[in-house]
Amino acid sequence: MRAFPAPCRPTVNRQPDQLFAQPLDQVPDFVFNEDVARVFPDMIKRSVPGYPTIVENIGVLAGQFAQPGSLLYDLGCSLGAVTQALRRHVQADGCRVIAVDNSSAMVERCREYLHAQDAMFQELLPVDVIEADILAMDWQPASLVAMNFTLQFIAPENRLELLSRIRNTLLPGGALILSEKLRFEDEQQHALLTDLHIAFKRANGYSELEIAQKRSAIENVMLPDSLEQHRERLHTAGFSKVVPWFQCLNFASLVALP
Ligand SMILES: C[S@@+](CC[C@H](N)C(=O)[O-])C[C@H]1O[C@@H](n2cnc3c(N)ncnc32)[C@H](O)[C@@H]1O
Ligand SMILES: O=C(O)C(=O)C[C@]1(C(=O)O)C=C[C@@H](O)C=C1
Repeated sequence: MRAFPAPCRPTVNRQPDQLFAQPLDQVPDFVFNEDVARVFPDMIKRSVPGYPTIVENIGVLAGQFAQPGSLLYDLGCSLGAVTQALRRHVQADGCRVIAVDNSSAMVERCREYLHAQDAMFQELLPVDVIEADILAMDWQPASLVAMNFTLQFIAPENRLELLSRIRNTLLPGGALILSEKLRFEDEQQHALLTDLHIAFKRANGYSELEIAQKRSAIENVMLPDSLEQHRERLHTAGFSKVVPWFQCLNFASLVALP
């Protein structure tokens, strides 16, 4: 792997996630603030089984759907991991990535990571990193929309309208790639995959305290749906075909075609 030339090293350091390591009197609701942004690469890799595979392959899949001269959206881009994968894999001429997040801490660091990528490689797709609420955006026609673990943080009552807007913004032949933590309608299956996910976190060095405090932090702000709910809602939003392309434990990614 090529090293960063010294002047281009991003000022963001790869810090370990210890946000929930000490006992908290009251666990506050999870927010994507500066503390989370600082440790996010470590946190998401140790929390989401298959995350690096999903991110890289979103780039590969996008390469099949991206159309010359079109826009590609990365919604809830955080630090821009998906945007970077789009820039590694999409070859179509004249594409532009619009990366959107409503956390100023994420957006600021995302810009730094993308500048570092710009400094390492030539002829990367241009990117606009926009600080905005994806529920209140003006949409332009796009050939690819990626939402990697973002819909689960949108209030359930707003999810259908957001997906309908995405459907209407997609060009014929385009696609939505949607990754989410899943809930399971079968109680036993839900309990098993939840336990296995906890084992995954333990194996990645999280203590029982960290696992329990993170669970209370996210339980009111991250509300996963089942695969059946996703399918039904995507069809209601006007998607004609919904194809799961990846699942590891209780985390999955789907391709939805307009
Ligand atoms: C789990 S992270 C996404 C991870 C990222 N896509 C990746 O692959 O690394 C969810 C992101 O969605 C953003 N987000 C949540 N609600 C949002 C909204 N209404 N508008 C824009 N961004 C939102 C959060 O700030 C956070 O950065
Ligand atoms: O489900 C969990 O326990 C998680 O930590 C998952 C999850 C996610 O899916 O986005 C939650 C918050 C952080 O963004 C990183 C990972």
